[in-house]
Amino acid sequence: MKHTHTIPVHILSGFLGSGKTTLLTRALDYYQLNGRKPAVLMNELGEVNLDGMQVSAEVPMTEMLGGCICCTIRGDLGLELKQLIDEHQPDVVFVESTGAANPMEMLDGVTDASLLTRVELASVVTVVDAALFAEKSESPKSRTYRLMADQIRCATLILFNKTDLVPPSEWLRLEALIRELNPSAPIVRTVRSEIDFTLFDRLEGGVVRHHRDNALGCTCAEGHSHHEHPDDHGCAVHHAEHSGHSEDAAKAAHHSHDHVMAYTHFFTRAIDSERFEALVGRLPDNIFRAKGILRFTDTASPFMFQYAYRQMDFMKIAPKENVPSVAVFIGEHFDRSVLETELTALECSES
Ligand SMILES: Nc1nc2c(ncn2[C@@H]2O[C@H](COP(=O)(O)OP(=O)(O)OP(=O)(O)O)[C@@H](O)[C@H]2O)c(=O)[nH]1
Repeated sequence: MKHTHTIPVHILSGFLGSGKTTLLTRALDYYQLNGRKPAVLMNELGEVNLDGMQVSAEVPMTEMLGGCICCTIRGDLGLELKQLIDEHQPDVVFVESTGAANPMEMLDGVTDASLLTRVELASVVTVVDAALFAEKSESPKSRTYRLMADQIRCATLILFNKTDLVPPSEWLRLEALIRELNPSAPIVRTVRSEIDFTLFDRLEGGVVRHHRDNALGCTCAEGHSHHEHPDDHGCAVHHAEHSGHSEDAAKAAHHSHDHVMAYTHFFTRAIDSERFEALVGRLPDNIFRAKGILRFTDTASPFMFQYAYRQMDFMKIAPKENVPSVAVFIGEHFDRSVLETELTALECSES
């Protein structure tokens, strides 16, 4: 069946654990309550789509797992998006990528899709973890800060999230830093990504116009030139590629996050909750994100586990399907085998 109208696509960007899935689940509720049919394209670094489990089964979803959209599987994004739309005829699509992705590459994927089917990039919403941003802005040359900066630069709407973790006296200073990186996107202060979703309706006028007006010149959505981009801008990657230096572009695309890796551990039996918590409490700083579905020997129901920026959360869940007990750990250059040994040891009855 042919679409008769253009389908808006929202890209949800933001560093690992910043609050993208929290935003997505709220957005899906909003659209469904208003009688519109959303669909989701989700990309995760780990081998299991844990974020996807937070999305209701009636929302059509395409999963791209085990790699990052912006590099290893970027070529597929346009086609996956087209397939999702052809099959389910949604009114709106959300693309949630790994927090390690550079949004410019996703913009490319959506642009590819727009050549194949009637889609329009409506917005790039970047969720900023206020506490992490405060810490990383102290070392602006760090790879994490540079990636966060790229994500902020390419946004058409910025959620300054997790404001509950930063003293209000810091908010204005941090927002001014964000404003330096992105002079035009509205910045909305949020806790748990709670915003007025009528903003999304307004964004559905199209992202291209915004970028044309943006002093930083993220005109990439149209595939035009990027001469105005400073060298350290995320879009410089794009520029190199369009000028035919695809190898250089690929290397450049990796510059900001090739250090990020994931380890997925499947548990073969229930584990002790206190020993697991103690293990997570001892995780080195270079493992900064983890999530999972866990079954404990000392509790009746399974739990969804979240760990972001040293904060641990456990939420009772009642999984519909036979989901595995699994945890994904994401960080920089960490030793998988040490972690694997420690996690496997949890499966032995006594330490
Ligand atoms: N304190 C606090 N926690 C938050 C806030 N927003 C989200 N969280 C928590 O942070 C954790 C990560 O949130 P997610 O929405 O899964 O983050 P994400 O960006 O989707 O994470 P990745 O997909 O791994 O990149 C969860 O435990 C959330 O409950 C907030 O405003 N304040």
